Amino acid sequence: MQHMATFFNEDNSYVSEQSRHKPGNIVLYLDQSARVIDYQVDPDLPLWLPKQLPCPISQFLALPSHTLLDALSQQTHQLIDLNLRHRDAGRLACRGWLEFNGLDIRLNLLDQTDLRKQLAAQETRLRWLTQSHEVLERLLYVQLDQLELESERLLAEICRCFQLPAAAIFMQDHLTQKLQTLHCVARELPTPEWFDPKEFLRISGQKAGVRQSDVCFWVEQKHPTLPSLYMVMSWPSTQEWQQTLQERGTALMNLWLAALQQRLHERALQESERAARLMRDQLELNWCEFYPERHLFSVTACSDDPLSQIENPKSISLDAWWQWIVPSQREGLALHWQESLLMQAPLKTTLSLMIGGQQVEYAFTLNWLQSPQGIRGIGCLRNIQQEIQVHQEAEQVGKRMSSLLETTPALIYVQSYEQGALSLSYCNAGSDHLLGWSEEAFCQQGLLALLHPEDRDLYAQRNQQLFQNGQASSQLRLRDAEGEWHHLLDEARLVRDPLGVPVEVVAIALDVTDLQQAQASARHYHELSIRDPLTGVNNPRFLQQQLQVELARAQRSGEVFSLCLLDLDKFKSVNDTYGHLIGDEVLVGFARIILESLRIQDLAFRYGGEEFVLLLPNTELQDACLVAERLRETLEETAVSSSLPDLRVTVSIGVSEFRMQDTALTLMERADQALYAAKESGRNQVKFSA
Ligand SMILES: Nc1nc2c(ncn2[C@@H]2O[C@H](COP(=O)(O)OP(=O)(O)OP(=O)(O)O)[C@@H](O)[C@H]2O)c(=O)[nH]1
Repeated sequence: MQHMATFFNEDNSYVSEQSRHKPGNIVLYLDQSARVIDYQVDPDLPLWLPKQLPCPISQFLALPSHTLLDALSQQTHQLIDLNLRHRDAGRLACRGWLEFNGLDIRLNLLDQTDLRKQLAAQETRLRWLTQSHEVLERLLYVQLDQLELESERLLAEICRCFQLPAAAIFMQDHLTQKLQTLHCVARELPTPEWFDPKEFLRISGQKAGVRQSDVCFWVEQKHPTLPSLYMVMSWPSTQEWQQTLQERGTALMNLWLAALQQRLHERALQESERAARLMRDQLELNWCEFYPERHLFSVTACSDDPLSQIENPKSISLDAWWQWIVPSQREGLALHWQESLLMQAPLKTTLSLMIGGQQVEYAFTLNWLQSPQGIRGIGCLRNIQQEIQVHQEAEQVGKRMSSLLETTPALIYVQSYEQGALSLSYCNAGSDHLLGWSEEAFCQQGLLALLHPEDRDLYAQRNQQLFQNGQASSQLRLRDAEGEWHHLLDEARLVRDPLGVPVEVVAIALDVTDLQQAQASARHYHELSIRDPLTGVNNPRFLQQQLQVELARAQRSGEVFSLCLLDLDKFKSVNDTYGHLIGDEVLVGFARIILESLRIQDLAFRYGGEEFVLLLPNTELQDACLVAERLRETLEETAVSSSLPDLRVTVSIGVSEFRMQDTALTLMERADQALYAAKESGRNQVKFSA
């Protein structure tokens, strides 16, 4: 019998003659009646073999094969799947090639029983995976944000339940497309920062006995906001895996859900605790709870409060809490406390606590609540340390201010501004010191009633200025309790509220009556010292002063000025004819004419007897002569004595103009020379010194 030299490998490729005896190979030789006339079989295969040959092919088969019968009758080469009889009533799943060569028929087969089993297992596994995928996907979608919290426990549980070597959850970054390990639980496996699925399987395979062909389970989660999430689980293929999954899968999912819910609950609690802390901190409040039955007092302090320094403030005994209170307050507080607890009435008090060696003040309130756990006090410890300090400082400032207000020699008053009108609302003792009015009497009467009638306009101006500029200075006269007028120097400020609306006027007034009088008498004495008592024009002493001033100014600025020397003509005869009194009247009348005819900057002096001097600043000789001439003419035509209206007098005038090298004397001398010339020339005329 000739044996053909072609055999198959398990992937149906031909193999060489030499390798035909490889494990699992079966070769059956048939005749035209489909009887097996010979065979070659791997001795390790548990194949049923006939005792006598030839025997019908049907005896080799565990199940009838129509394909084989058709192929034999039609004599067609083809690939055939057959179930051969197992030695122990089972069957061997074989795949092989049917070949016809003349009268020889050969069937080359390969036992694929294990491979088939594997394929079937894979199919079932994949079916389950599809279902699990859906379950997990739903679960992951709902709880995606919570996944991280529980994933480690979940993965550990997955590994335990399914006896897996490794399980991991990954997230895919949309930008880099890389997978980032969220969590990886695997026996002794490193957790790579970035995950390469193949690498993961390779490593996990090495470390935990997973083969590349093992099932790898992916759950891809497309979340609208988060990056894609993957879950990969791998496990060795075992006979029991499906059963294990079915039994434990649901329980596992429930477990995970429950864990997540628990976690959610805890997180909600944490969140509310955080929110409460935030609120406490913002309100700067410390909360406390008191459990009388458990003899417990707990404090939850805001972050900045000294109370937060106390270690473990959540669980202190009432006795420990009591030690914080300064000893002097304990007895009183204990009484209050008991009473409040008995009556279940709120307790409100201030407390001084010793914290870190320092005394800190608190406003303390405690309210009582009935709860299923018994009665409970809920309270608040508000730190009032700063408030007390501010209060104390304000009190001190207040004391200082009021003592200042009482002792100051000034009148300080406040006018409220309401409905467009100012009314006195406060004054200090200055009303009494300065004006003899009691504070009440002063405020009742008001400023306007006490104001000097002539100062009403000034007061209106002061108010106008106040509302325009926010401040005003004025000098007003106010009537005192005895009817005397006092000059008050008044400095007022307008006070506006934060919106800019005027609220009140605060003013301080000093009595300057004495100063006024002193100024008036000083003015009077000054007048006396520079005036000629008869005529009212300036005296010779003032002439000497002013001449020096003018000379200095002219020499400094180069600006000229002129001087006129006036002498009444034949005044002696006036005296002699009408008497000295008429002579005086003439002098007074002449002085009046001079004053009326001069400019504001010109100065007139009585130089002696019937002689007068005019000092004309910024006036050249020519203009000075015109002034003198006009004066001369006016005098000639004007009655100078009221007693003798027809009496006329004349005047001779000498004029000189400033020269750079002049002294008072030289200037006067030149004017005198000119006057002399005027007299000499017949009087009643003006002459100047060239
Ligand atoms: N009534 C009065 N006469 C005075 C005053 N001071 C001086 N006299 C007089 O004025 C006169 C000046 O006269 P005289 O100096 O001689 O010059 P006159 O008579 O004016 O003649 P001429 O200057 O040359 O025009 C004297 O009789 C003085 O007594 C005064 O204050 N009052």
